[in-house]
Amino acid sequence: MMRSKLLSLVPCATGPFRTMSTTTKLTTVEVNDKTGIATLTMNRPPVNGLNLDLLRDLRQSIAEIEGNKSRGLILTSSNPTIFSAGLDIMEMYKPDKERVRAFWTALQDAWLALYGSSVPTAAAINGHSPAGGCLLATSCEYRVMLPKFTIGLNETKLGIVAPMWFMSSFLSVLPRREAERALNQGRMFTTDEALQIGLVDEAAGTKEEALEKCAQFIGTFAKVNPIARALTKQQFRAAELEQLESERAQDLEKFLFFINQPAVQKGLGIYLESLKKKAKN
Ligand SMILES: CC/C=C\C/C=C\CCCC/C=C/C(=O)SCCNC(=O)CCNC(=O)[C@H](O)C(C)(C)COP(=O)(O)OP(=O)(O)OC[C@H]1O[C@@H](n2cnc3c(N)ncnc32)[C@H](O)[C@@H]1OP(=O)(O)O
Repeated sequence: MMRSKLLSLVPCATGPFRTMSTTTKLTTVEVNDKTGIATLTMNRPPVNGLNLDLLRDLRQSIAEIEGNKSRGLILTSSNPTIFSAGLDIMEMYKPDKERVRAFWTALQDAWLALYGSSVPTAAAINGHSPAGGCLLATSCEYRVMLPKFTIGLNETKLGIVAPMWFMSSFLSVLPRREAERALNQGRMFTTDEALQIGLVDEAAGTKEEALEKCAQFIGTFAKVNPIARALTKQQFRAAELEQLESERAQDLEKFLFFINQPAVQKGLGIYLESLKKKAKN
């Protein structure tokens, strides 16, 4: 994919300064040359639905951030009210055989890249973050969320099942008892509830403040040996990463089998209809 490089002046909490910015249609990477921190912004209107292209783009941007020696990665959204609406249901509803395989593989790749990233990661959750959106946020090491939005793994409410590795990200943030209950209920947490339970680490009043708090978190590693930090993180996350690496073919087949069940297709169709009806009103 062609990626246009440009230098831009952007305002930020500590004043305007130069950032190196790489833009594709679906994500933007901006590296602050003072802090060395990269901000990875999802930009797929209307709701940052995670389709094949956005997932591939995300993975490519994560690789780019690791390759350019950034000091950390902040994941956020260009949409002022939605971090990500999760997986694009259109990829799973009446799917094309080859595309849906590529889609799930791209999701596995994006998760492995983000959860296993060698750089410190934080999510500035500047909008709603259901299901796959919550997966992205909980794959990061730190979360700052804006008020009056919701976050959670709501899969059971859609009649689908979050795979083990979705649960792994959730479990790396929440105690097992809380995670199990929330997943079984398909519970969406408000910002206040998420803060109280520990699903997010901090609340912020504005996106700028959220980005600043994420940068402060990444700054806590300034005096830590980066190789020791990266290896320690990888040791913590190795079991979950290896599990998906070793079972990704079976995971794909399981997904395809599940998603092609008539009852699942019917449920997704009804859910899509309800979303579209709501959007019209
Ligand atoms: C054993 C197990 C083995 C294998 C696994 C098996 C199964 C697979 C599991 C897969 C796990 C799934 C993870 C997911 O992420 S599923 C997606 C879940 N997402 C949601 O439920 C969110 C739905 N959306 C919303 O709640 C709202 O849209 C949102 C995000 C709060 C924003 O609200 P609002 O600003 O009011 O915007 P609208 O609702 O009006 O939406 C605008 C527009 O976008 C369409 N849309 C919204 N979300 C999605 C989506 N996720 N996918 C596709 N399209 C979406 C919506 O229909 C509107 O479209 P329109 O054309 O009418 O403009």
